[in-house]
Amino acid sequence: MKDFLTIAMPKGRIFEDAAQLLRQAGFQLPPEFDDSRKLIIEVPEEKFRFILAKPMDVPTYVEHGVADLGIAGKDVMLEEERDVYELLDLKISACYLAVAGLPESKTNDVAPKVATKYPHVAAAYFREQGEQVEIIKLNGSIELAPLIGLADRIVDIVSTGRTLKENGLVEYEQMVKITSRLIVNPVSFRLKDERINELVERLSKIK
Ligand SMILES: Nc1ncnc2c1ncn2[C@@H]1O[C@H](COP(=O)(O)OP(=O)(O)OP(=O)(O)O)[C@@H](O)[C@H]1O
Ligand SMILES: O=P(O)(O)OC[C@H]1O[C@H](OP(=O)(O)OP(=O)(O)O)[C@H](O)[C@@H]1O
Repeated sequence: MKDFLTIAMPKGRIFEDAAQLLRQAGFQLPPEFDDSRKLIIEVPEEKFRFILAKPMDVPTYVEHGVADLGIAGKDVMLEEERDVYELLDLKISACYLAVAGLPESKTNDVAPKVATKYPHVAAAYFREQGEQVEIIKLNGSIELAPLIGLADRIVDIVSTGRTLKENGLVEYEQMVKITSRLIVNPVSFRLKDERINELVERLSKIK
């Protein structure tokens, strides 16, 4: 077990892209990998142990060293600011963070309200712009906030733009481009450098 690499995989959107990438790199992952409710999946043939986590929690597992490596969106990395190294831009699950709201924002408030799942990223962004805002943390359905008067603006992920459009919202500013990253625990990187470098090399050769 000691020579296994433990990799924290994000459940949800990124999972499929990440699994495809690992297969393209030549790793043999069993069919169980794609269709299981198990949260720990061992692949002894490749000496991998995968743990399936909520996307926002991946850097936490890696920082604490219970996973050697993880796959996390840049959005999550910026929000969580965990003590991990970013090894590779996997260039999967691309999207971007944007400020959005109703077409005519009517607020004259001193501190407009901004609803978001990313309170730290949003606060840092508006601080840098020299604008005072009140951040309201939500966990989903962010686009609802301006529609029902909870917030004047939102900071959220945009991919196709469909959610904004169907809810009558417009993008004010694009903030940062997002792709998924391969991250590593600093101690694991020192102790398991050979295997980790081999993985990085195989993954970076794909593109
Ligand atoms: N359209 C998109 N909306 C949200 N995240 C996206 C999108 N496209 C790519 N991503 C990436 O996927 C990650 C989120 O995945 P997912 O939506 O499965 O998790 P989640 O937001 O935690 O969802 P939930 O809380 O509903 O489980 C983000 O961190 C981001 O990097
Ligand atoms: O530009 P689009 O392609 O429409 O994608 C963006 C939408 O997808 C995400 O929401 P998600 O589906 O994860 O639902 P949530 O509201 O529960 O976060 C994100 O928060 C946006 O609402």
